[in-house]
Amino acid sequence: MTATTIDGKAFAATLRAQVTTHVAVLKADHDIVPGLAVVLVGEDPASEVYVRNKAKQAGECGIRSFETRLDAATSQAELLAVVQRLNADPAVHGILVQLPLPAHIDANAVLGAIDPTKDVDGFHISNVGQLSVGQKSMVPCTPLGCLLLLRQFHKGGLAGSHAVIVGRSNIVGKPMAQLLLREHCTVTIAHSRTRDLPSIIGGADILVAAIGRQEMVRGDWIKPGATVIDVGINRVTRDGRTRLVGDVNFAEAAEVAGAITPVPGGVGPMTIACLLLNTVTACCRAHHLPEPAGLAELGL
Ligand SMILES: Nc1nc(=O)c2c([nH]1)NC[C@@H]1CN(c3ccc(C(=O)N[C@@H](CCC(=O)O)C(=O)O)cc3)C=[N+]21
Repeated sequence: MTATTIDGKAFAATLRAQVTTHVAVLKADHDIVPGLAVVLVGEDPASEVYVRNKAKQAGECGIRSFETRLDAATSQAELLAVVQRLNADPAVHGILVQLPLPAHIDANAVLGAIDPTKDVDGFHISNVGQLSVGQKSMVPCTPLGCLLLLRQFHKGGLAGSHAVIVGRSNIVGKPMAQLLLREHCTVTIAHSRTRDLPSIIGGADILVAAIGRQEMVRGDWIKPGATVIDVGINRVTRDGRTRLVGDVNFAEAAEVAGAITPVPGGVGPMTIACLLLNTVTACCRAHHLPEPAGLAELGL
């Protein structure tokens, strides 16, 4: 058996095209331009790449982007002041503070200071709570992207499927579990202390791997025909060249799975497309205008 490769890059481009259309209507009918503010503290080379990609793709969709770069020694009070300025700025509809933050800053205090209606990462405690009880909220971009891929590419429907999520982070694992529960999956969350991970994974119709360890999931752990979503982005050096690999051994898994996302070109581009979708959604909600398809379709 050879799996279908899920083309996240192409699906993300389709999503961005829908966002672009919605942005054009906002401009033409209401003279409104959605704005996304990204705040970067310190100089992490990987973060630089993401921030640049976000700004570029925002621009291509007609979203205005605002960048605030602060040096690594910035105090928590200074960062909070920046967040408060962006909260008050009517041209800013979405605020993203790039994580991780330097160790001297309390990330929860910063995320908690973001206006929840502008919290396009969905990390504010009020959005986390709303998602957990099934109320309209901002949904974290990576799990949202994974769900949109699953709704499109998982054969046979999500309801009743056994989804195994490996990883329990607030950014991916936990919100992913909430979203899949809403889709009527049977959800198992596994993690680094899980006993006999291969046998748990072996029961999965849907596997979401968000572990952060390169190629840890082996092909013979996977149930034949399963849909595999690989959230991992690990930079490795092989034969003197650096490249990206996921948390799943792709070559092995592709022999067993029904469908699988590649790295790169799978979940990553969907994360950015969902960030843009969330920004336009936040803008529409702020102006009491119809939202783009996306969260609404999920009842969120
Ligand atoms: N507040 C916050 N929100 C985030 O969403 C957030 C963050 N902080 N900190 C860093 C991580 C990482 N992240 C990625 C997004 C897209 C790709 C992506 O598009 N990856 C491409 C490859 C890019 C490359 O070649 O390096 C792909 O997988 O095809 C990767 C990583 C968002 N993050």
